[in-house]
Amino acid sequence: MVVATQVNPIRMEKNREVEIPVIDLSANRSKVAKLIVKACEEYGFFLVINHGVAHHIINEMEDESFEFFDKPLPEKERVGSANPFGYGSKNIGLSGDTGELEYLLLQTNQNSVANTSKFSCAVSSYVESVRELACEILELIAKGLGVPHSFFSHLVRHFDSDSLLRLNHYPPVTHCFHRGTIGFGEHSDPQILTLLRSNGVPGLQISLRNGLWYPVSPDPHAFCVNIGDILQAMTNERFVSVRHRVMANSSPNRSRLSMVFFGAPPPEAIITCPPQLLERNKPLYRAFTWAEYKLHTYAHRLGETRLDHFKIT
Ligand SMILES: C=C1C[C@]23C[C@@]1(O)CC[C@H]2[C@@]12CC[C@H](O)[C@@](C)(C(=O)O1)[C@H]2[C@@H]3C(=O)O
Ligand SMILES: O=C(O)CCC(=O)C(=O)O
Ligand SMILES: [Fe+2]
Repeated sequence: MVVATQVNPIRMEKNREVEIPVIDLSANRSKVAKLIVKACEEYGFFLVINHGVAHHIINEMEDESFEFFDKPLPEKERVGSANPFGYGSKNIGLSGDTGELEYLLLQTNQNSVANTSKFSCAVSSYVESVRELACEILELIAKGLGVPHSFFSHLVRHFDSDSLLRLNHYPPVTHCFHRGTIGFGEHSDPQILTLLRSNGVPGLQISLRNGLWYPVSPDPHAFCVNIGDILQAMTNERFVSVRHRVMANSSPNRSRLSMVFFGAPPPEAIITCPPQLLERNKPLYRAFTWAEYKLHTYAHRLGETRLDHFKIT
């Protein structure tokens, strides 16, 4: 006998004064699509649970990441220093930004099949599963917005998709720590959609339209989803890429680890808004390629509002 269980697809997570939507992806697709679109319009940020990424894939990626960051510095530096890909410590990007973290930034289309190390196997499985989740969310967004099913997702599924994986390690900052020390400075993500999974150590904060910062409670069973600049442009600002930051880790003895997938288009993809989203509104951005946007991004500081450069004035 099959017993139908009532699934409530949304609960609200109380974070100080703001309730961040937590969306259950196992619930009815049409309902979920509407809830996701609402969350994207109101916050540009939400959490997903029952996301279908296998626990063992997440756990293996987490174990391999800790194993990597536990290595002596010269060994970590052997992978190549972040330029922008590779291992980085304290320096973020190429324009002088700094933070209280070390990280590994990886291109997802460069993970050679020939490399069969435990680490690269964990990366391949993780990236494959999380890319699938990102595409499923983008297809739900397309459904909720009434645009063709694969309008956004085909860019991230594309063979030449420029998606990235970033592993961020925030060791406890105990000496000279004061409230307000930054782990990773304020910014929006340039890509289409970001999926972030962290261990149980807090630090992530989002900035909402009122300009205040709200902490996001860490939930190792959920993925944080945030809208990137490209989706802001492709929705003609119906969605806004959420600004976020990470406070330095003040826990006495636990590191924060975040594993962040940035779903991006192929370099030559042309970024425009679909006609269904324009109706009587004028397009706010000129058409541009992801390659153009990336070049502009990397020439600027972390906290800059890079999309302004592509606005039609
Ligand atoms: C200072 C910078 C680091 C960054 C490239 C940039 O010039 C501006 C955007 C930064 C950012 C933020 C989101 C991601 O973590 C990231 C990988 C990205 O695509 O844009 C980083 C870049 C980086 O660390 O290389
Ligand atoms: O580490 C985190 O929690 C967020 C990091 C982040 O925003 C990024 O890597 O772009
Ligand atoms: Fe980010």
